Amino acid sequence: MKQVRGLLVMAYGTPYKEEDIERYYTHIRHGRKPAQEDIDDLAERYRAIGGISPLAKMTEAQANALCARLNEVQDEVEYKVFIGLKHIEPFVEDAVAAMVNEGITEAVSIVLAPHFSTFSIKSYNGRAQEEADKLGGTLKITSVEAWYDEPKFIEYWRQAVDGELEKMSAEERANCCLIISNHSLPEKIKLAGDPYEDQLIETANLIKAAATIENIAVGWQSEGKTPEPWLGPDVQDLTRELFNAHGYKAFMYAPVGFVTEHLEVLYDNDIECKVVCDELGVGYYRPAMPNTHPLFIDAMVDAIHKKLA
Ligand SMILES: CC1=C(CCC(=O)O)c2cc3nc(cc4[nH]c(cc5[nH]c(cc1n2)c(C)c5CCC(=O)O)c(CCC(=O)O)c4C)C(CCC(=O)O)=C3C
Ligand SMILES: [Fe+2]
Repeated sequence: MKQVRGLLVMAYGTPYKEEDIERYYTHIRHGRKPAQEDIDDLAERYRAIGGISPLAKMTEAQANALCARLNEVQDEVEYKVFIGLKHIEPFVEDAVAAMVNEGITEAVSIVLAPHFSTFSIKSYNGRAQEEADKLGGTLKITSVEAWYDEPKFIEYWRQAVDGELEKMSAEERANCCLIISNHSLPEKIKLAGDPYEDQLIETANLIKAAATIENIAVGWQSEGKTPEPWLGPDVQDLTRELFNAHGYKAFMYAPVGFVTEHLEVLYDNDIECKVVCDELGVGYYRPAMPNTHPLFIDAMVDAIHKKLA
């Protein structure tokens, strides 16, 4: 019988129903209950995208697709998938405990976020490792770190951007700008040498080298509500600045730090950025997110194989 290797797929997590919003938001805030006003505001944003986020179902679909593909392309081990979430059950720790309980002794972990930051990939992998140690150290986890530069990931976005260009009028196509973005983080991450910002810029450069679109800008979105400075420019401000400077007729948004159509994309891009484009009288375009696209799943397979090689 083939040895079982755990596949720990980690993601942010989302409320499963409206009543989960408060505890989920409280967890994001490290246990500090948010002001009622902020809870209501978040609930309103989920309502605006149709009630709840597609993220939970898509995380499961991505994890299952990745596991199926890993079992298809190799014959040495049998991968078994476990989902571990950052801010709602099943938590990262629950997934690690489930693997240990099943007697699994080796696992590989990957985060459904392509760019490394102490706030994201490092914290997911750290939590998994810590739980494995706490449970006796019988489970060895090999963790994929950043995978933003995987060729198939870049190829996914090249195709997605090219496909979106075809939807534009000739005038828009000749005067459009692609805004490549990621979730903003507090600027202080840079003091500790975090590669997060550079990795987004590199992603943009890789897409630029592959794509036919010429005007490409890098921005940040979805920043938190704290007084400290966050990485900028914000994509909405950037849209206005670029319009004022160049008179573009259309903007295309590629939030490449995300991999699913979830709240940050459906609200922060498709509602908030679109409002700005409508106000400026220019076209708004946003390619489909990777979801379970074969190129995207294969990019993660490649990242896992490189890590284990
Ligand atoms: C780096 C990063 C990623 C990308 C990497 C990764 O995926 O790990 C990410 C993704 C996501 N963030 C998400 C949701 C939220 N993030 C919040 C707040 C925050 N995120 C932060 C960071 C990140 N977040 C930070 C530093 C805060 C401020 C915390 C504070 O207040 O100190 C809040 C609170 C309200 C608000 O600020 O909007 C919500 C609701 C969803 C789920 C969407 C859905 O449900 O569809 C997803 C995929
Ligand atoms: Fe977030």
